Amino acid sequence: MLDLTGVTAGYGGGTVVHGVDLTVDAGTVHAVVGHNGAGKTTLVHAVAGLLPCSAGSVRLAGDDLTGRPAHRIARAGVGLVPQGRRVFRRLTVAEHLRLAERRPRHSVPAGTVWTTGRVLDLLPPLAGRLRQRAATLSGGEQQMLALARALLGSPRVLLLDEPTEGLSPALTGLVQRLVTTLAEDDGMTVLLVSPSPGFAASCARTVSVLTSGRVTGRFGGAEVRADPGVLHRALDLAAPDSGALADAGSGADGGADPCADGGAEPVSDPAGRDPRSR
Ligand SMILES: Nc1ncnc2c1ncn2[C@@H]1O[C@H](COP(=O)(O)OP(=O)(O)OP(=O)(O)O)[C@@H](O)[C@H]1O
Repeated sequence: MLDLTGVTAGYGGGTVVHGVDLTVDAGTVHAVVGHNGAGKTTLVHAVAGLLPCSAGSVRLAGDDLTGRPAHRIARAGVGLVPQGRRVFRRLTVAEHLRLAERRPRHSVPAGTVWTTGRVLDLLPPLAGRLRQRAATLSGGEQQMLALARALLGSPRVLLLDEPTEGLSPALTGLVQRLVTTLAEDDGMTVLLVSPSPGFAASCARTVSVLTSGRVTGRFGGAEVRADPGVLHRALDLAAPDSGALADAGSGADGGADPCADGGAEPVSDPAGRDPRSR
């Protein structure tokens, strides 16, 4: 579904991402893990058209998106949940949803358009906070709002940039289940980047390791779930403890978000399933 071939990108003439090849099959999750500064966000921005590719190509279902401006890539069906969520602090949840809901320009099978009602069914905590300003939401709720906004474009591919940054282990688990639900039940194609091997292992079918802008390892989800140490070794990290998957993904830079989880009510499990049982 999403094919990156030799994607190369950077800033001001300097190259940060070097010749990345990567495929995300339809209805699956591909996670890219790497240390801070490895080039994860740069890669996501190159796919979304926020940064030009200096070489290589990005194809969506065979359609070459390379060189198109970001708004046209979005219209082709690429949704982005950016790092840091980027919600509008003064707007309410309802206002965010109203602004984001739109008829997709790309072809979407009948009955699969994401409406506000469908999004709120997936993310029930937002339904109780429609009149609340985004600034007053917890970190987890802001992450859900950012996800809701992206879904309302009915994307064919969802790009998630560090979706568990600053979240508690419980909310990280919720994000993990949401990602799994979207791929398995809704057929969403997901490319996510994260510094957390545990989070990546918990929900991806394929995990690529990005080191200094280059893919230096690729593993199957079953393989990394069977031996969580595989990714840690690939990243030169200390071996995970036995609870590594359970508290997956608070992120190497977690805790920096002043909104994180403050005042949040417990959130429901949208899927009620343990993705590790797959
Ligand atoms: N706008 C920019 N201008 C110049 N250099 C940049 C810019 N954004 C990022 N970089 C550099 O590109 C490199 C990769 O940054 P990037 O944000 O892609 O890494 P990352 O893997 O997403 O890191 P993190 O996990 O900390 O978000 C870093 O050296 C960073 O300083």
